[in-house]
Amino acid sequence: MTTTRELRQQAEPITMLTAYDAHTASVIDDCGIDILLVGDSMGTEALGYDSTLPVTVDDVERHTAAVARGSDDALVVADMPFLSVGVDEAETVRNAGRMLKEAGADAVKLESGPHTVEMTERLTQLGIPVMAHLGLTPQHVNQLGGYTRQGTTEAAAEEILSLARAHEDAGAFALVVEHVPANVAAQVTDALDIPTIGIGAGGDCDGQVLVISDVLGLSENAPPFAEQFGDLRAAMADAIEDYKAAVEAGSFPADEHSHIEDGLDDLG
Ligand SMILES: Nc1nc(=O)c2c([nH]1)NC[C@@H]1CN(c3ccc(C(=O)N[C@@H](CCC(=O)O)C(=O)O)cc3)CN21
Ligand SMILES: CC(C)C(=O)C(=O)O
Ligand SMILES: [Mg+2]
Repeated sequence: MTTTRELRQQAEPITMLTAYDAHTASVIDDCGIDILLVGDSMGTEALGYDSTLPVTVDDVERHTAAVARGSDDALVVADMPFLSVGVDEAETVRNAGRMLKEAGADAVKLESGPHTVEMTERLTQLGIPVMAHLGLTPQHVNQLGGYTRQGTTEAAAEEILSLARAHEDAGAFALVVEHVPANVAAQVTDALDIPTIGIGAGGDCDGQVLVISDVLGLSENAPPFAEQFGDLRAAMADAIEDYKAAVEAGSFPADEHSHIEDGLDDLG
């Protein structure tokens, strides 16, 4: 298994993708992706909500356990959902601890801010590795007024840089930087020893992350910074239409899918 320490020493960019279920985790893991993030993006991508806000600790725990069971090598990171951390220290530790103790995660990710510096230090001291997350933090959508680019003024960019340093000092092992100008992400990357993992943050981070349904071409509303590397929606529709047509035409099930038991032809 990849460890959080090995990540820092890797020469090639770090690769990270989200996964919410065991089959997908197993395919991603077999492809040699370094980190599986059980994102709270499961809210929109697996659970049918309009945002990530309704996702619960139980949801993330259950999906993290599925991803951990489905993968062998990748580091599994559980994304702590809205209001599950930062409200109260004991509750934060309990919620984050469940991901490692019950679900088999290797680390947790917290959407970071001034309120998560102490919490990051506490969790790290207790043996729970923390991935920080700055820039666009979608759990703040109600204050941001949309999923807009962050760090676009000097003051905002300085704030991200200073919070990045504070989370590194607090013990975070990596930092996700989301939807910020590439030159801001590059300076954050230069300023830190821990790896940065960008999403919509340009090519100068130490690694990249995307949401798996965007990569596969399964989502209906991928963000502008995502690249659709496949067309899984079309591939799924082809298979499903073929199945429907075969059932309607009577060609499925065929003899090879059926079994006749001798002596059972005169029931009733
Ligand atoms: N499928 C998926 N992919 C993601 O990358 C993702 C999620 N879901 N859910 C959680 C967050 C939300 N993210 C998003 C979602 C939308 C935009 C987006 O469309 N931004 C536009 C419009 C901003 C606005 O005015 O509201 C932009 O130009 O920045 C960006 C990031 C990234 N994360
Ligand atoms: C986009 C990534 C970083 C995330 O937080 C998620 O998928 O929930
Ligand atoms: Mg998330």
